[in-house]
Amino acid sequence: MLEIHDLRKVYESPGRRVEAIGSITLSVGAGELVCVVGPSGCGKTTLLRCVAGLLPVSGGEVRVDGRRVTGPPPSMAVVFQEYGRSLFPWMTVRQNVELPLKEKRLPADRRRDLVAGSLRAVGLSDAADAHPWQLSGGMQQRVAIARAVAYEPQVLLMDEPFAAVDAQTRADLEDLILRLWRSFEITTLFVTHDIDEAVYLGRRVVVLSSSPTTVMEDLKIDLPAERDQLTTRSLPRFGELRGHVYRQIQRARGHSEDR
Ligand SMILES: Nc1ncnc2c1ncn2[C@@H]1O[C@H](COP(=O)(O)OP(=O)(O)OP(=O)(O)O)[C@@H](O)[C@H]1O
Repeated sequence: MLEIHDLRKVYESPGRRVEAIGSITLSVGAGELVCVVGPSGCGKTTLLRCVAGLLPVSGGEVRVDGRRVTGPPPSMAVVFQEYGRSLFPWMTVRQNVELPLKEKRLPADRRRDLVAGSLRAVGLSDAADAHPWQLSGGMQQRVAIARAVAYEPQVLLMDEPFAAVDAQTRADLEDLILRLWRSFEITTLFVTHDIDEAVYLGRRVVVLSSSPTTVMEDLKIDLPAERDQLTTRSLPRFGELRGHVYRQIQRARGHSEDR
């Protein structure tokens, strides 16, 4: 569904050249949930923005369902970390969720069904007429997730979506993502700096090196498919996988410090 082939990205401005992404090749199959982790500043956000067609690539290509990405593809939805900036404060929750569906030119009754279904799925039916600023941070991020799900994307991109919420809300949102992912079978690429979160959510975890970034490892997460915050995180295998990814990231950081 999503193919990233030899993707390269260099930021160039007068007097400054940053080779953010050396070369990344990776693919995500239909209905798969893949997490991407890497040391700070390794280019995770850059990768996601290139994949979303929000940044021009310097080389290589991204394909969604075989079609080359040259700008934001209509089949993709993105959830960013800064939910505060991604929702329109003057619109209600319902209007925020509905907006991209209007841009997709869906008929009114279909829009109504999708908005109601996605707000129900994230447990926010009662907040449909509230404005984002009347909601907690976790609820606002659920609105952003509902908006992405209502859009029925072929590919969902998430850029550290839970970095700004407290630990308990974060655990709830992680489980929400797993539930939605199971019921809607959306192909998902999830970027996080949190190793535990990556191992808990991902069916695969892709570990990136430091800039100029490449894929250090593409690790299959062989934990039971049914995941639960308490049971899964207490499995010895969870600890082994987390330790392995942690060591890989330390190794990546060590390399960059040697340079
Ligand atoms: N607009 C830009 N212009 C120039 N350089 C940039 C720009 N955006 C990012 N960079 C550089 O590209 C590299 C990768 O940045 P990016 O934000 O993608 O990393 P990240 O892995 O998402 O970081 P973090 O984990 O800290 O969120 C960094 O060296 C950064 O300074």
